[in-house]
Amino acid sequence: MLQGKILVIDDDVDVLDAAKLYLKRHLAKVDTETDPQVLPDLLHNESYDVILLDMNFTKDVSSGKEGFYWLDQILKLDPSAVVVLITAYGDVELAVKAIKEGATDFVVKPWENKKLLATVLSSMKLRASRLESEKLRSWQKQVSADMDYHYQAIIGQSAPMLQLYETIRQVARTDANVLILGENGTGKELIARAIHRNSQRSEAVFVNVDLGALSENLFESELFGHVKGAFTDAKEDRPGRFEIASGGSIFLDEIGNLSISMQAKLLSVLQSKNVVRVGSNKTIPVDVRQIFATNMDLYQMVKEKSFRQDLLYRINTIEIHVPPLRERVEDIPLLAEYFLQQYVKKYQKNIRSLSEPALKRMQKYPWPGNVRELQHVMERAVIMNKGYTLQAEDLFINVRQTYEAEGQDKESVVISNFNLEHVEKIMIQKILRKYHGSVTQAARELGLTRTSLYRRMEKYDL
Ligand SMILES: Nc1ncnc2c1ncn2[C@@H]1O[C@H](COP(=O)(O)OP(=O)(O)OP(=O)(O)O)[C@@H](O)[C@H]1O
Repeated sequence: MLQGKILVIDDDVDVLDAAKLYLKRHLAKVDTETDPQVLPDLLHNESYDVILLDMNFTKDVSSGKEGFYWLDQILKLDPSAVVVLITAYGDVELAVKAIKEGATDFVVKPWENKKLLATVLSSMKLRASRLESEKLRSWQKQVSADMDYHYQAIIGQSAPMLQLYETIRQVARTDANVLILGENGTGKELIARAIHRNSQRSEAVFVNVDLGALSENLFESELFGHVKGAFTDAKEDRPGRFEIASGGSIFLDEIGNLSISMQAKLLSVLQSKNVVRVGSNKTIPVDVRQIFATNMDLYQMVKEKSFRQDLLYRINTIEIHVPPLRERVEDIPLLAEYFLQQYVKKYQKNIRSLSEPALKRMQKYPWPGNVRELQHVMERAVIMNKGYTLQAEDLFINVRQTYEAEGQDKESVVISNFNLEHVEKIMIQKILRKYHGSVTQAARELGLTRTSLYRRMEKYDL
C-alpha cells in the first residue's frame, strides 16, 4: 500500500464508487465528494496529494465551465495543488485547455483502472516535487531575510554618508551596473544590499559571491554552473550563481582579485547576458542586476595591465566611493552607540553608555579595519565588562596606531617645552609606543600602577 491522499469529486455516484473501490487497494486514503461546494472547507482541513475533478457537474451540460471554475478555486486555495481532470469521451480539446489553465493531467471516462492508477501515481510524484520546491523557496526566503537582517541599518549622518544615501536612492531604481570602491570593512556589502532592497527586484534573490575565495578551477562552475560529468566531481547538473540570481541581483565582491583569464570569461557573460554551463554548449539567458566591489585601485591596475580596461568600463557605469571611517569621525559615536545597544542586548549586559574619554579615544584612532573593526571592539568591550559605563581602558584598541596616525616620530623625542606636565605626557607617549600600546608593560617601566597610568592617559587625552 502506498501513502497518498486522494480526493475524487464527481456528481455521478457510480463513478465515485468505482474510483474508490479500485484506488483504495493501492493508496492510503481516498475521499469522495459529489458536491464541489465543499471544496474550500475540505482543502482547509486536509492536504490532498492529488485531486481528481470532474469537468461537468450539471447533467447534460458539457461546456466544462464548472470544471474550470473549480480548478481555478483549488489553485487559488493551494497553488501547489495537483489537479487531474475527469472528462467525458470526446472532450479532449477541453482537457487540453484545462492543462493550459493549470491542471496536471486528465483521465477520460470510462477509464481503464491501470491507466487511472498510473496517472494518479505520476501526479503524486509531481505534488511531492512541488511541495519540496515550495519548501526550498520559503527556506531560501527565510535565509535571505536572516542574512539581510544583519545588513539592515546603515548608520552615519556625516556629509559623505548623506551623499551616499542619495546616490543609493537614485541608482536603486535603475538596472545600471554599480562599482563600489572602498577600504575593507567600510560597508560595501551593506550598500550593495541596500541597493537591491530599494530596487524593483527586492522580492527576488540577492546572491553574494566572494570572488577572492574562488580558485581558477572553481570560478567557471561556481558562476556559470556545470552539467553532470563535466569534470570528476560533477555528479549532477548544477546551476551557477548567475542563473540562481536571475530576476534578482548579484554582488561580485573582490572583483580586483580576478586573474586576467577569469576577467575575460566574466566580461563575455556581462556582454552577452548569457551563461553556458561547464560541459554544455547550451546558452542560458540571465536577467541579473550586477553590483561589484573592491578595495583595490582598479585604475592603477589598468595602467599596470593587471585589470582589463574594457571590463572596468563595463562595470563602472555608476561608481560609489565609500569613505574610510577616519574621514567621517562624526559617525563614530553613532556607530559606537549602535553596536553598544546591539551587543548589550545580545549578551544581556547592563552597560548603558560610553564615557567621554572612551569616545574621544575612539575618535582619535585611525580604524584601519573601519566599521568592522569598530564593531569588533564594541563586541569585545561589552563581553569583557560589567557596570553601566564603558571607560577608555575598556576598549581594546591599538593605542600605538593612534600615535602613528598622529605622525609621531617612533624613536626620538624632542622636548621643546619643559613644563612638567608636558614632559610627562611626552614620556608616557614614548613608552607606550615602545611597548606597542601595552599599558601593563609601559606602567612597569614608568614605575606606575596600571590604574595610575590610565588616569594619566585620560588626563592627557591619550
Ligand atoms: N555604516 C554602517 N552602519 C552599520 N554597520 C555597518 C556600516 N558599515 C559597515 N557596517 C558593518 O560592518 C561590517 C562590515 O561591513 P561590510 O561587510 O559591508 O564591509 P565591506 O566593505 O564589504 O568589507 P570587505 O571589503 O572586507 O568585504 C558588517 O557587519 C556591517 O554590517
